[in-house]
Amino acid sequence: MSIPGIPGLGQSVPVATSSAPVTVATTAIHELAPNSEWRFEVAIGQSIEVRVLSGTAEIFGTELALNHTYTFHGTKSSIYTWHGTRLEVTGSCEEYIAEETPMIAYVNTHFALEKLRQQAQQDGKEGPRVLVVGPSNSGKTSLMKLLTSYAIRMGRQPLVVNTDSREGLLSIPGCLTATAFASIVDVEQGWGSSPTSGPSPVPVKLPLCYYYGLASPEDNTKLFKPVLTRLALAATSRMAEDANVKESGMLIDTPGVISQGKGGYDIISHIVSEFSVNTILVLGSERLYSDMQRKFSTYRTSNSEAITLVRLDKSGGCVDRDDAYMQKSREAAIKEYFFGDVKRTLSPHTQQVDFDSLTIYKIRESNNMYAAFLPGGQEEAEPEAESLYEAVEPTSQMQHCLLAVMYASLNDSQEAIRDASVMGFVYVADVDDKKRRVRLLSPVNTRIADRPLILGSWPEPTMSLIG
Ligand SMILES: Nc1ncnc2c1ncn2[C@@H]1O[C@H](COP(=O)(O)OP(=O)(O)OP(=O)(O)O)[C@@H](O)[C@H]1O
Repeated sequence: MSIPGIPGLGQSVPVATSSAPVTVATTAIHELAPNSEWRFEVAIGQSIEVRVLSGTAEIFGTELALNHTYTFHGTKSSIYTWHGTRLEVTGSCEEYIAEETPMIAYVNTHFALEKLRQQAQQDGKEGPRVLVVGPSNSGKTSLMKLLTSYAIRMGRQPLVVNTDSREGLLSIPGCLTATAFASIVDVEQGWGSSPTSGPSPVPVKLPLCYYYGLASPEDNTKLFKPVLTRLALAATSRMAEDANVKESGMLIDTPGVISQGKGGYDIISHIVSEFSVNTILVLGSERLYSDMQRKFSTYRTSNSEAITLVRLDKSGGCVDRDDAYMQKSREAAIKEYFFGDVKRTLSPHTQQVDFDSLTIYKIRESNNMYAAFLPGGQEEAEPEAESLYEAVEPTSQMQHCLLAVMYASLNDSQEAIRDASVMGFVYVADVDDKKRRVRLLSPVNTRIADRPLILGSWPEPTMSLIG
């Protein structure tokens, strides 16, 4: 089947405000003292070029090459130096230099994980399974990138797991993924590129990808949990296939919303048990740390291991990203999925398909949050076992939506379709109710009528991709 997996949609990191940034134009040279960080914001639609003239510099753990020109589009990021560096920056961005960073604690965390990996190597066991929790915008993903990059620099191949459907990791948002990282993180693209039909300067990574299709785990825990369980199964067998991945262990990113209290903690427990998590890194919240301590102090994994809890400070560089910006960033990711980026242009294909030849399942948005609003917090009576998806015909409301093409067959049960991995996505360009035909955009020319398609509410309908 030729739909490319999930083309590389390294999520560009959006802009937000920071303390008293200064706008830079044209070319500027920055001298950074050892252990300092140059933080910058490039507005969406703009770009800057950065060259390291001397010294050493890294972006979330990935070392930058000397004299190579890096281009950053619409992003918010930072360049850190351990030994001092000279940077040449061309273009317009907001920027400042910070001397206080939590890098020492972060790198110590990396070395502690490295010790566990060495131990795992000696004992022929699994390396650490590390969960990163913390409120939204506390720097979880940035810490994940840093720990991944440092592990790669030591020759490891960590399995990087994303349980946050709001933002994709080498995938369209809405997916939950696990990816073994053997080669460097592409700093210009966020996480890097993944399979497309075009060439890539940085080796492509192949994510294991499952579709949840809603923004928050709490939108439908009855769907989120089994999809997560399926992902954990796939991740565990990926570890078993390869000694290096097994020893390197897992790094698991989470949505900020599950760090906010009761319902979310239940999801944290689910992730901990499904992925046999034995290390939890808590970013930037005393309260969450103490709640996690209470919850997991006596907990033992399936191998009777205790959980190590580590509290880490949030970086002062973290910024809140507003909804409008995040939406633009998702739209850019979707556009890139079909059309590629400045480095690689892709040629998507449009096809007209009859209503009757499509099998579309719409995700039911379970109202399991509803019980919380019943008088006295009483539990809602357990509803009749409700199907996960509702079979639907195309309607004009589906215009500009994405449909996930599942690696399943049309007569599979709904559970089998839910547990199937994602083959790719198609975009609904147009629905003609009268002629009962749909115009679909797909990354390549392929027959999709013999696969079930899933319609979720996440990512939300996007802008028009074709005229
Ligand atoms: N040291 C830093 N300097 C500059 N920007 C940073 C720094 N650390 C993080 N950021 C930026 O702050 C924003 C939030 O960080 P990040 O995405 O890592 O947080 P998160 O906790 O994963 O967020 P979410 O909960 O929304 O997934 C991002 O745009 C990121 O690039």
